[in-house]
Amino acid sequence: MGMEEETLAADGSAHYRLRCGPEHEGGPGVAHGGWISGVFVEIVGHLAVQMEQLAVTGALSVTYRKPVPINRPLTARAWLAGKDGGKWTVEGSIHLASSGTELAHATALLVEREMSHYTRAREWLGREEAGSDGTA
Ligand SMILES: CCCCCCCC(=O)SCCNC(=O)CCNC(=O)[C@H](O)C(C)(C)COP(=O)(O)OP(=O)(O)OC[C@H]1O[C@@H](n2cnc3c(N)ncnc32)[C@H](O)[C@@H]1OP(=O)(O)O
Repeated sequence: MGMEEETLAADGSAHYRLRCGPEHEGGPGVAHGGWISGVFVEIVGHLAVQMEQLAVTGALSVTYRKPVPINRPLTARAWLAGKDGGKWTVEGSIHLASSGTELAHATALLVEREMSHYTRAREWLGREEAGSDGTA
């Protein structure tokens, strides 16, 4: 996703240096919105990994404030904004490194899971495909 460096702050937030390569260009000179959302999924998910908790993204809301330039130094950060049982609210932001201006912001809901999440997903897929007559 173009991450170049990751630093963990004492308050638990994660800070990144990154840049968007030309392969993720969505318009002349600017990043595709899917790349921006992908960066957020990565950094909010990684925050849970750093806290040694498996969690998956249940919802992600992205506000695209300014076009994100390709081939420019960017910074990003992710931080825990709240916790309600096994549900975490994690926020993230992407900034132009030179000015610090926020270009995009995200709020994500992470849901804690056990490793059995992936076994259940495979089992669910098996049932789903077994029930399909292939005409869908
Ligand atoms: C190493 C780098 C890190 C990279 C990290 C990458 C992370 C990812 O990409 S994850 C991939 C994308 N996400 C997924 O594939 C998840 C797919 N979805 C799922 O598996 C399920 O819908 C899942 C687990 C999110 C929720 O399943 P569900 O059966 O609802 O879980 P459940 O335990 O019943 O719900 C937990 C709580 O979350 C709430 N919740 C779940 N989804 C949502 C949602 N979208 N919005 C609001 N609330 C939600 C439920 O209402 C419930 O609330 P409460 O405890 O108050 O009743």
